Amino acid sequence: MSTPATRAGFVAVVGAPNAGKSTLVNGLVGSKVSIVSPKVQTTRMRVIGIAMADIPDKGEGEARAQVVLVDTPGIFSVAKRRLERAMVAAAWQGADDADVVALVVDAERGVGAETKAIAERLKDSRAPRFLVLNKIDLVPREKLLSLTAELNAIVPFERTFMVSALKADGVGDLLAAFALAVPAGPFLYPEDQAADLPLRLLAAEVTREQVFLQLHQELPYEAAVETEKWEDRPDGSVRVEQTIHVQREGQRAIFLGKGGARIKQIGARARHELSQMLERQVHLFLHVKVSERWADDPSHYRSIGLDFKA
Ligand SMILES: Nc1nc2c(ncn2[C@@H]2O[C@H](COP(=O)(O)OP(=O)(O)OP(=O)(O)O)[C@@H](O)[C@H]2O)c(=O)[nH]1
Repeated sequence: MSTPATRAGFVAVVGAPNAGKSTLVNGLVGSKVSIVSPKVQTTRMRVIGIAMADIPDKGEGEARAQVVLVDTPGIFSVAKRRLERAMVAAAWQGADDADVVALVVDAERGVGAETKAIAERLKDSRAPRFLVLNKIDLVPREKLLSLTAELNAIVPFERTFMVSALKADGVGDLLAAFALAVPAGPFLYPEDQAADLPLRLLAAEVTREQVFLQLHQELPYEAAVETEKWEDRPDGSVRVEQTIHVQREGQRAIFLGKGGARIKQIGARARHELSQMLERQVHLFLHVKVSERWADDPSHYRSIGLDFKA
């Protein structure tokens, strides 16, 4: 028996805010990876989902594919600081370097200014373009056909998929198509990490959201959250250690609050949120560290999920 062949590659998931990208990524991966929220533009950092798929292969047994999904929030942000500029650039670079670019469109909303702008930008992308019309549970079929024509008139798409990410309708077919579209080759991430990495990023994102909710008047964009340790315990719980990197001692004091009250509250809410998402007990430990140049050092971007290619 021959060893099963493997395929692996990157799929950049782009689309206007609220198109359903996070819901789709979660559906493809089969677990809750990124934060799904009705709020516009909740995710500031890149969230990676890794979907594994089996491909029936004629004659030679099965092939397995690792589809690394790159969510690209930040395409629309106004970038002033270096880290923010890096994020916008990384978002577009994700689209340009990927093996496939999937444009997700909210079929109910149709082609808004943002979707149009992205489609225009995709003219320059060398990667094959897939059009994913999402939320088909909300619209009649004729509308889907005219929408397909409208978008293909802006930029031609190699394939069009009609899905409901929410109802998991058509998501399996889309994953199978991604699996065949990524090149033959070894997996990009070890399978054990494939499971862990998005969770580490998720955990960092949950804490960052709490920081944002509780300190947004004061300094959220100055801080970055990094999950440094992720340890699955035999009793089913998980121990998570995170560092909140701030730039100045004064900011550290704000984070800590009187007698550490603030950081405790951030930690308690993040732990609660994370426990609910993971459906398991979470022990969360937060450290606040002054890392003055942290945000300017690109070698750190990878650890918060910005740089997905080694
Ligand atoms: N009816 C319906 N609603 C959907 C579908 N997919 C996503 N939604 C909803 O659309 C809203 C936005 O979905 P998200 O997955 O957060 O969208 P997003 O593109 O990741 O949004 P940003 O993070 O803001 O860029 C949520 O309320 C989802 O529940 C779908 O197939 N059908």
